[in-house]
Amino acid sequence: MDKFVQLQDVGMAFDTKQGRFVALRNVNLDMAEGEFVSLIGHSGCGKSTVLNLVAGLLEPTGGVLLCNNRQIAGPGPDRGVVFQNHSLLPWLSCFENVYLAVERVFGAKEGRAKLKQRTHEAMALVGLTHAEHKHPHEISGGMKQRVGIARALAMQPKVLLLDEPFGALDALTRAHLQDELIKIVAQTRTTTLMVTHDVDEAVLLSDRIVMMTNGPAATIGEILAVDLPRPRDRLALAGDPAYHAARTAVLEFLYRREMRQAA
Ligand SMILES: Nc1ncnc2c1ncn2[C@@H]1O[C@H](COP(=O)(O)OP(=O)(O)OP(=O)(O)O)[C@@H](O)[C@H]1O
Repeated sequence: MDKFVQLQDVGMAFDTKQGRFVALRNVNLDMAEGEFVSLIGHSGCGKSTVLNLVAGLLEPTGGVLLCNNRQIAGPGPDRGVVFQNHSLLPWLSCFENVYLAVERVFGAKEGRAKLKQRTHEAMALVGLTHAEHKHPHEISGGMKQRVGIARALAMQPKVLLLDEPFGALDALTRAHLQDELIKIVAQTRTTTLMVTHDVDEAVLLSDRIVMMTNGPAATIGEILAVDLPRPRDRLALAGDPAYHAARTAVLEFLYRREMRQAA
């Protein structure tokens, strides 16, 4: 397997008022180019911390992270991040929100026409051409998330990092956006790391599911390869024993091996 993203013995400790808090220890993970990997685990185990380390928003206190054989030393346009709360600028239209990111990455080399073309293409990729002129308050939560995905993809990142991108959406909208994401990553072949709480979402979208142990000092407990053919269709998978086997394996891990008392 080629190693496009590498986490080598990564550890993360935070200094808090109560002292040092070890969130992660010995996290080792290689992702191949074009691979879709989900991170799943109980609340507070350190999923977002792993994602933020790959994004370069945090610096590890142990180990090293590499992207395309280069050490990750801060955020960069090769890694596009989408958070649960879209984080769009409310005073800009959807088009302008995406354009801003495009300009930041390509503005030094390309003229306005080309930058606009890139922005239109990204909006089309998420099916939002008709809403380009709208402002964030004029569109639904699902549409905002799609703008966030368009903004990340418009930068043509080598790696797409999704932190519970559909967590705040209703079940039907979430299903719809999952189906769209399946198509988008099939089209763009972007290497993707997604944090999720949703077992079905993880099985439907992933090539591999990384299951994390409970914190503190969380680490990778098991990794499940999801050997379901692509393109995947949620209705067809509903009757597929392999789908149910994968789902059961994740549930077993979460609720038998890593049982957690409700807070
Ligand atoms: N900046 C910080 N300072 C101190 N502790 C932190 C900091 N960031 C995260 N933590 C702690 O590290 C642990 C992992 O947090 P993280 O947000 O990565 O978990 P998570 O699995 O993404 O949680 P959730 O599923 O609830 O979003 C938690 O115990 C959290 O309180």
